[in-house]
Amino acid sequence: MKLVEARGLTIRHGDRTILSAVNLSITKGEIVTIVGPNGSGKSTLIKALIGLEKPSQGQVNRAPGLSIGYVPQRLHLDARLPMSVRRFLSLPDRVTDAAAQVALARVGVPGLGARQMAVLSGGQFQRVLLARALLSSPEILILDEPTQGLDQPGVAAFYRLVEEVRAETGVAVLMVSHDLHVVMSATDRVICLNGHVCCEGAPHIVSEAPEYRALFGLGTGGALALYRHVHDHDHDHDHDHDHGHHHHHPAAPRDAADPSRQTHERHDA
Ligand SMILES: Nc1ncnc2c1ncn2[C@@H]1O[C@H](COP(=O)(O)OP(=O)(O)OP(=O)(O)O)[C@@H](O)[C@H]1O
Repeated sequence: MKLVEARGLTIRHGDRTILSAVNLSITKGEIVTIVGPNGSGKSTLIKALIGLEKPSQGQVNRAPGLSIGYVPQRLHLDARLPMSVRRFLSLPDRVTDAAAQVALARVGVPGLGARQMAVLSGGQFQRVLLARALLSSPEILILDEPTQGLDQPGVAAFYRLVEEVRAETGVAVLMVSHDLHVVMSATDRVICLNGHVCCEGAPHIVSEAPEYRALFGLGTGGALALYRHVHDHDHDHDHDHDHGHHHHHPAAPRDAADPSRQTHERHDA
C-alpha cells in the first residue's frame, strides 16, 4: 500500500524551478533515503510530501488519515526559555508520563525527562526529537537530515535505532541524507535528487549509477569530490591504523555485492 506519493511534482519559487516532475512513492514498512547535494531540493520535496509546500504542478497523495512523525532539519529552541524534555514531548499534544517514559526508553535515553532541552548533546537532542515523532504512533517517519552535527559513531547508532524501530513497529521511514555511504546498510531504497530524480534503486545499484557518480564521483572527478575506500578492520577498535593503511579501491564490485563489508566514502576536498 502506498502511504505517500508524488506524481509529476514540480515546485517553483518565483521563476526558479526547485523541483521538476518528481515521481516517487513510499510503501508500508520500507526505509527510503533521499540523497543529493546542497540545494538539490530535498527539504522542499519533504515539505511538499507533508503538505507544507504547494505543488506548482503535479500532485502529492497521502493515504487517508495517514499519521506522520516528522523531524525537521532544524529546530531552534530559545535557550532562555526553560523547557524540560518531558514538557517538550507534550507539545503540541499532551502525552502521559508513562508514554513519555516508554518513548524515551525506546530511543535509548531513559531518564532524560527532567533535563532541560537546552543542555542536551546533539545526539540526545536528535533522539528526543525521534521520541516525540514516535509518540503519535506514526505509519511513516519523515526525518530531514536527522544526524546533522553528530559524529560518525553517533550517526551509525542513530541509523541502527531507526532500523530497530522499523523492525519493531513496521513504520515506514523516509529520510534525507547528504551521503549515501552512511545509510547504505540502513536503507532499502535510495532516491538521488538534483532538482529532479537522477536515479533510484537499491543502495548498491545507485552508488554505481552514472548519474550518481556524476554528482558524488570518485577521486576528484565528481562534483563533490568524494573517494571511497574499503576497510578490512573494525574502526571502533583500530583508530591507530586509521590513517595511511588502507587500500583505496575504485568502488570494488564485490563490495557492492556484499553488504557485510564496510565501505566508506570521504570528502576529499
Ligand atoms: N521559499 C523559497 N523561496 C525561494 N527559494 C527557495 C525556497 N525554499 C527553497 N528555496 C530554494 O530551493 C533550493 C532547494 O532548497 P532545499 O532546502 O529544498 O534544498 P536541500 O536539498 O534540502 O539543501 P540542503 O542539503 O542544503 O539542506 C535552494 O536553492 C533554496 O534556496
